[in-house]
Amino acid sequence: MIKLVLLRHGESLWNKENKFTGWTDVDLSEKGVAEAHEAGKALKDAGFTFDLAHTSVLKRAIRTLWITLDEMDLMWIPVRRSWRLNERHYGALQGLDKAETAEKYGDEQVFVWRRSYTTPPPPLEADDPRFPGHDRRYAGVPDNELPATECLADTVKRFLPLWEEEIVPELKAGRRVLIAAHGNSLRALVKHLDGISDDEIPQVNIPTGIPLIYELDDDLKPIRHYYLADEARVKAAIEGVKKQGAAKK
Ligand SMILES: O=C(O)[C@@H](CO)OP(=O)(O)O
Repeated sequence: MIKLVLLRHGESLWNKENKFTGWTDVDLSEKGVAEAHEAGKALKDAGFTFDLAHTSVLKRAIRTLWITLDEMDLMWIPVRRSWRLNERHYGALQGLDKAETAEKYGDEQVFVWRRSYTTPPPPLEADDPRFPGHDRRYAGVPDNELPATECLADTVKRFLPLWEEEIVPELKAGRRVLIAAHGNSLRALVKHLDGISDDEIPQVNIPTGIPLIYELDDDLKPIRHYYLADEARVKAAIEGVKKQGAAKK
């Protein structure tokens, strides 16, 4: 049986402040650092080990991976960073408060922007300094692939080449893989793995800092998946993510 471990980064400073983040490169909060330590310890205690890891080019995921690998005494394993695992680009919403945005545009509209599969948030203007084309780390990305906003379908599309060309062959060769990424880039992966429909994916939320274990057959079809934490904690954390997009009553 093949095991694949997915880990959303620990709480970031903008998760804490309830701001749309996307490709903004914010660091972990103190709680996020603690969550990453806890994730590493839980994986170690449960007997997991890894041959290699994948992450994004954003420091909240990279630092989560560092801390997790440090806890597991695995800082030496190969790590591949790719923009294809970045958070979904949140367009012009990046930096706005989620609850205030819901007060202004309504909970329903914010739900569409956060979770609809095919409707992207409003795009960044081409001359916006936050456009990824102005950032050296994206110099190798073809211009027509640099997003000014993304819906989840766009994130799936840009994630899949990394999955098909690198991660699938690694898993099939028996390598034990850890992927440290983001709420929505992991939703893209989970949608693909579990064959979740476009209508159902809006209901899926992934909490910060809790390892999500997938057991796969030889064709990489999921046998089962579970979070490495007690059920009550997972449930509360998922509810917390859902509520972030609601206006304060
Ligand atoms: O702001 C973001 O980039 C993401 C993840 O933190 O938020 P949401 O869960 O609202 O899609």
